[in-house]
Amino acid sequence: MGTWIDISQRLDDKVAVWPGDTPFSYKVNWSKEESGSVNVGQINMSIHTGTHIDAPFHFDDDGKRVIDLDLDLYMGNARVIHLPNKTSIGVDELANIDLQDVTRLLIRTDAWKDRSVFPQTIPHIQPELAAYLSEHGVRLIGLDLPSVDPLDSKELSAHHELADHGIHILEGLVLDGIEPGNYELAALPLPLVEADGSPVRAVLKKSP
Ligand SMILES: N[C@@H](CC(=O)c1ccccc1NC=O)C(=O)O
Repeated sequence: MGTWIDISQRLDDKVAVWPGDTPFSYKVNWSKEESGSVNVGQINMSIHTGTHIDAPFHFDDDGKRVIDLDLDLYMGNARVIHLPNKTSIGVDELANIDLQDVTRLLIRTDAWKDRSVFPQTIPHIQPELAAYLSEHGVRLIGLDLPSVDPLDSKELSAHHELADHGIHILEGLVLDGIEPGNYELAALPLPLVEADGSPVRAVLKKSP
């Protein structure tokens, strides 16, 4: 039996946050001393901190919220591919990769080196890749980066094109040292009814 590999960022006050967004905090809000029985914690964080999924409502006021998302997207077979040293990722970068039977595609770029600092630039997904991926049956794209678009993008063309082609987004993975190949993935969002995304605990297990 293979073991599950944690591909999630740790959540503590060292985790990098989108510039200007809510810092991560955890505190014991009601201590054992006060309550007489238990420590009761409270977290305060942006949904877009650490390893998380984006719901379409993040970039589309009429888009689906987390509770509306199909859980099958976030559990099942996944392919990890390694594309280091790219400025962007499009059809050309994937030309040599066989995507047959790939529903969940995780791209290891290695571009976010120090995860305690928010990156200055990242390789972005070319919006044209969305149609290509959907033709091959991909329904989920995951990256070791905080966004699929350039960090200064306001149009978020890749987010929109992916959503328009039924492809969902998983961001902020930790894929350091993960060999390309076939895995089982679990990265379930919380049952947040109104939210634009959710933190996830993402794990991989090598497929036989
Ligand atoms: N769209 C980006 C996130 C994003 O744009 C963002 C996330 C948190 C706080 C601010 C953000 N964007 C613009 O100010 C993404 O989820 O890939």
